[in-house]
Amino acid sequence: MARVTATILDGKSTRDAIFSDLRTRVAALAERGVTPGLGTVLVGDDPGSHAYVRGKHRACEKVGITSIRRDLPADISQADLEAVIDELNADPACTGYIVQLPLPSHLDEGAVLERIDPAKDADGLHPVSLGRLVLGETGPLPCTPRGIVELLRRFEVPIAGANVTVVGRGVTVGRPLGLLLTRRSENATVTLCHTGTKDLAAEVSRADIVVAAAGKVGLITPEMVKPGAAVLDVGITRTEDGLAGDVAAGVREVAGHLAPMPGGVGPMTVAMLLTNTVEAAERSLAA
Ligand SMILES: Nc1nc2c(c(=O)[nH]1)N[C@@H](CN(C=O)c1ccc(C(=O)N[C@@H](CCC(=O)O)C(=O)O)cc1)CN2
Repeated sequence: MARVTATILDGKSTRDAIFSDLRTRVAALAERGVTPGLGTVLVGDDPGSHAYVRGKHRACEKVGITSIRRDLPADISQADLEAVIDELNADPACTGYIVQLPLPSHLDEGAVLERIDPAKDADGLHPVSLGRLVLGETGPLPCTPRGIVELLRRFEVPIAGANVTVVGRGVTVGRPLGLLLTRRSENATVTLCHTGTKDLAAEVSRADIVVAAAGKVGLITPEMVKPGAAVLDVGITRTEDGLAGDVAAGVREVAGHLAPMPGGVGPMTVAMLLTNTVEAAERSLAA
């Protein structure tokens, strides 16, 4: 008998469809004299961070967004980095920007994020943006959580009423995803697991949707997953054998839907960054 495998939540084709829509919106903005400009601030030589930033600039080119790049040395001081942030805050060509994370450990990440002008926060990670998310107000949403919700919606995976187990409480994925999924518009019930969770397998096994964002290779095994559940792999670990996700290979045979790594949630992160950038420009016109 043929084995049944999960429907793939294809982030690449979904990203391409979103880019196509954004191209039209950017052209409409241009007709009204507005050109969105996305800036990136990259500190140090981490090859992964460099690759992500390159990907963001390539994406801007595809969609027609102007991009601005600030690559800075790994040993930059907090004061010099904050001076670059102040420059971007003042630059009218830069309508939104991001600081690529993680920053080298000698830098105060929280202070850097807080210094970004909230009106230019393309990543939705400024405390004001996160506060708006808590309050249910309009504003930029963190890109990976927004990409996860968008991917589920486009593949018609039911979210309302679903039990969602999120594994990982990081500030870019797990925590804001919990807030996003519990808004009235999503209406999911969320369990947020972390290193203090007593019985991870039990929390995963009762979930209709599992989001693995712990950065631990193969953490989610087939035995843990409820047959037919949607599983989204957000973990990326660089190993000697290449990139590895948090979800073990055999999960594909148990899950109903799978967002694999690579090719699932990652491409959606960039699509949502550009969406945030275009939406901010549209909001500025409306205002
Ligand atoms: N300021 C931010 N920093 C970081 C974020 C973020 O949203 N804002 N998220 C991640 C990195 N990231 C974007 O910045 C990102 C991660 C992964 C992907 C991606 O497309 N991954 C590929 C596979 C990985 C690869 O090929 O190297 C995939 O899943 O198919 C894009 C963006 C941390 N930092």
